[in-house]
Amino acid sequence: MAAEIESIENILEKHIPAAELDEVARLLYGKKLRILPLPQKALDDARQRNFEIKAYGFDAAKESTRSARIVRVGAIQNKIILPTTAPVQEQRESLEKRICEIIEVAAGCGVNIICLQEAWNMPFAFCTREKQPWCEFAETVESGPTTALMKELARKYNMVIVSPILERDENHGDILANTAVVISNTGEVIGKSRKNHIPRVGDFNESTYYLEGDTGHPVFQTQFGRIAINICYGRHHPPNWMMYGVNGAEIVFNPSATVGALSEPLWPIEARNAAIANSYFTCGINRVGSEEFPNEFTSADGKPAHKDFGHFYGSSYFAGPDGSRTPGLSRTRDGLIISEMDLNLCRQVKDKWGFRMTQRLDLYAEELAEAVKPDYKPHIIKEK
Ligand SMILES: NC(=O)NCCC(=O)O
Repeated sequence: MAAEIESIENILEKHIPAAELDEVARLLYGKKLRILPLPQKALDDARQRNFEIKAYGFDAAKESTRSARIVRVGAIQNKIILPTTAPVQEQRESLEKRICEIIEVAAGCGVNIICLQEAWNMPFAFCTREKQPWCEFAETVESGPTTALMKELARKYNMVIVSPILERDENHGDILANTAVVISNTGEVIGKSRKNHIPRVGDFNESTYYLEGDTGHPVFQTQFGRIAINICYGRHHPPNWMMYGVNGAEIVFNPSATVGALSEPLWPIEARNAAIANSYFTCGINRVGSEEFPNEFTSADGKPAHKDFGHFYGSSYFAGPDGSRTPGLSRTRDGLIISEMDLNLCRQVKDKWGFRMTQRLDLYAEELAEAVKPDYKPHIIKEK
């Protein structure tokens, strides 16, 4: 098999003449973002711990009546560490150890809010449709071991942590959910947001494990800004993104697990488009590596059964409300991407483009209320 491409940016830098590279980058990525200088210790630690680190600044115009609202936001993408046949607890602990060492570096870079990838403390085993041992990775939001650890880190580093896990809801019949836990920088759980749209595509057989989320589109008011979480497959649904904006989000994370053959052409577009359409910042986060499972499964496409999912292509990135975006992290390596952003940019872009003013929620609400009725007929006007 051919080696995976490291990143599209590396290829552009290698092949586009220097004189044209800036203009190509502007056309592809929008306004040039500031490269954020990071402490030498953070760079050294990242090298020693074998992960990539990149940091950018999204600036806003200076205002005379509001002070700038500068916040540093981070996202982590990572591989699993142990084989999927290792005991559940050992797999989880190995990932916790890895994430602790990356979060420590993020703290050294002054990160205020960090988000991890979807179901970060386990392999993405939902392709197998087998219940054991994967259901054993599930834990309660308030008192599970992962939340306990994240609370400790949040308090220690004065950092808001978004921790997407497989949730076990003991208060509602032990059901499972795909859930992001939002932990305040004080170390307390602020709340949770469940995945609204559950995929039934290719190897993503998640409906075997959990149902569509019932938490709606919550926005969490943190000390550093208003954040929301649109988990993975929800990024294909523009109204899902829209509702976080309606509820006042300033930064929406999209913690994901997705593979190249399925979704890579969509990846750079969706979170970026959502940032533009909703006048907020977005951050797409995808895991890296490939994960092999003990038993074969099929993709229900007539092709032979197989034991692995394919390549999770990483490429985590941030996008701003003005359409600018950062380069992506590597397609193959663990990484930490940091953005310093002035949240005032959200309102400045709303004032400039007026997307929130000109959107027709009333019209959509009225028409959608009709469209969901069983006797609805699509509004098609036929040629006479
Ligand atoms: N994790 C997840 O929802 N993956 C579905 C595939 C995709 O949305 O790219």
